[in-house]
Amino acid sequence: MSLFSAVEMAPRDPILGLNEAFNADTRTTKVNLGVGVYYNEEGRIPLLRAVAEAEKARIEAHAPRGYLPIEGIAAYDKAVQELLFGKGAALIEAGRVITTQALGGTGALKIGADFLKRLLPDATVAISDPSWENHRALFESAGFPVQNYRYYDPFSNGVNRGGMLEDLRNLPARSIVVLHACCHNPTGVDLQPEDWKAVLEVLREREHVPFLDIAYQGFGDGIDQDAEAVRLFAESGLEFFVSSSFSKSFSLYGERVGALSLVTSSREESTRVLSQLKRVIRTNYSNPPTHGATVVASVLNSPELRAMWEAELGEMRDRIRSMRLAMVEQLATLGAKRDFGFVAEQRGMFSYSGLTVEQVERLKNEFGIYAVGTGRICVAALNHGNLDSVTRAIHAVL
Ligand SMILES: Cc1ncc(COP(=O)(O)O)c(C=O)c1O
Repeated sequence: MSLFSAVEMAPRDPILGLNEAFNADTRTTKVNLGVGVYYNEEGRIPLLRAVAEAEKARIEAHAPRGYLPIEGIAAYDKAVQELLFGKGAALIEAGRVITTQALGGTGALKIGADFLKRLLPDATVAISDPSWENHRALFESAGFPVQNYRYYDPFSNGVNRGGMLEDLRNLPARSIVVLHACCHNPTGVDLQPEDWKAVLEVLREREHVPFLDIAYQGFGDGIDQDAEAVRLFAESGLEFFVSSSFSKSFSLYGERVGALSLVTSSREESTRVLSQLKRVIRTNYSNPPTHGATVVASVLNSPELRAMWEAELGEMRDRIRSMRLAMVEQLATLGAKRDFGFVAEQRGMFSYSGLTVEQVERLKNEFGIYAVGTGRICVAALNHGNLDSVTRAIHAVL
């Protein structure tokens, strides 16, 4: 018997599988609204000017791509902390934050999950219902049981605040609670500051461990505004985890640039925690790659490049917002009933359309429009060239 004869076919990744089907589709009118990627008005993944400038400078300086410390580049870590917590934040000054470069936001979640498994081997992990598909898979593969807490309310197209708080209260004490800090994926529906305060109270009461995931900072209302939840947590005095990503905000998907930040109780605790995190990293991939993080650090630490990046990020945010508004308006003009999930208030790259699996299937088969089976639509893939055909197709299947 061959070693692999009993290996079963793994289920297709819902999003990567969709991409394969999209690529194989020969219709010229096809549109991919499935993948979570920002496309510009020309339908291309942009190369940000700030990134191009930083890469050029790096090549001209013949900067080596040699060996670096396991946890990454100090200038990068500092820049990440300032984006998350604000420049000069008290907990940065107090040495309560440690940041390690990670392989994208996914890598940050994975290092965090592996470290948590050593700290709290018997804990339960709770994720929002619904959530980014990989949250469940990541924490399960780190060995945790994963539950959902109520989050999205399809009737109000908002957050089920009461249900969420009740579910968080009912989790076993010291559970790990994964929270989308902004631009919730897939719904585009976020908590308001007063909701975050109520959530914080429950987390404190139940001694849960918050794990904030922020993969779209800057795509909601702005860089600082989108970090509001992270900063509320920072003020609360709690210990918590943050995974962050530059894949979208720097359009650097392939470079895998992200970070894991941990807030501890003291500088002394931070030193011990960092030493353990380095072990987790060392036994996974030894050291992180250097190019993408160096580029990000150069941009964030140069006033000119930073201003350029902020302007470009603002343009991406505004473009998505205007496409979402245009879609909402066009659907209303077509006479679509307002009992589905596109609303102007959604933030970030996604809308939770409320389309059923059958409707999503029809969109694909009849119109060559690809969306995730759950109804998640990537609004950032819309442009003036495809908006009309997409809204007409959605209206047709509704
Ligand atoms: C909520 C959320 N967290 C994390 C990630 C992972 O980001 P990265 O592509 O940097 O691994 C994503 C990407 O889709 C996401 O949507």
